[in-house]
Amino acid sequence: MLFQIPDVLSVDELRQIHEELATAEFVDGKTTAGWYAKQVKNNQQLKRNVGQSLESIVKAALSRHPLFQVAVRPKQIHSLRFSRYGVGMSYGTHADNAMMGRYRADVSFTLFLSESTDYEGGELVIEGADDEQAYKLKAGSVIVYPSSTLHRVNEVTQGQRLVVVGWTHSLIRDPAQRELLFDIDTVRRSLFAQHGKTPEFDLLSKSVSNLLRRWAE
Ligand SMILES: O=C(O)CCC(=O)C(=O)O
Ligand SMILES: [Fe+2]
Repeated sequence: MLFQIPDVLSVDELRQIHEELATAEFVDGKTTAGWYAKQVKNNQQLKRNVGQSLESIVKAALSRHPLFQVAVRPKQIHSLRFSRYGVGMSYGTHADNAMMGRYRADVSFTLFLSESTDYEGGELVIEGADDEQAYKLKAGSVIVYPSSTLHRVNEVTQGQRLVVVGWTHSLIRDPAQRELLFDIDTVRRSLFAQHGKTPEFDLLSKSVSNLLRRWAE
């Protein structure tokens, strides 16, 4: 499942992140790339352990969002990287590593920190079997996509692209099961909003709980 959440960060949170990143030390992004991704990764990343408080802001913002909760079912949001692309930088086609330390990467996200008008190029391109889609979101908005896709970041030709990328280990490993749960839960919530706690709502709630009991790991 691929989806966007506009304005997942508040204006204040975005400002705080920009303030801290303005003076922070960035290092070559190749240090955290897998052996083949190193060949195509040309960007900079915030030095490890520097951005703990910024990471907390991002994790909390995603965690509190109902769509992220229901669509992703996060067990752990992990491996956040504040990444910077100056002119000439890009990240060529790759799939994300399946494991990052002890966590699985099921679902990837890119949270855009720069305004899209602040740079040229720098689109996140998600490649399908016979087509591809380019994304360049406004600052504070996030795109969430399966970690299993091939994707790339086009070269920045002007300005600077700041993003935070990260991964989620989902309680539900299988994307098809995750989607079934999402659909049923969405209908359940909509029924509740329209008619309150009806017997139909109770049955759907029971199904969501029982499917989670079968599938969650
Ligand atoms: O910067 C982005 O939008 C994506 C970066 C990426 O694909 C990665 O870090 O694995
Ligand atoms: Fe990636």
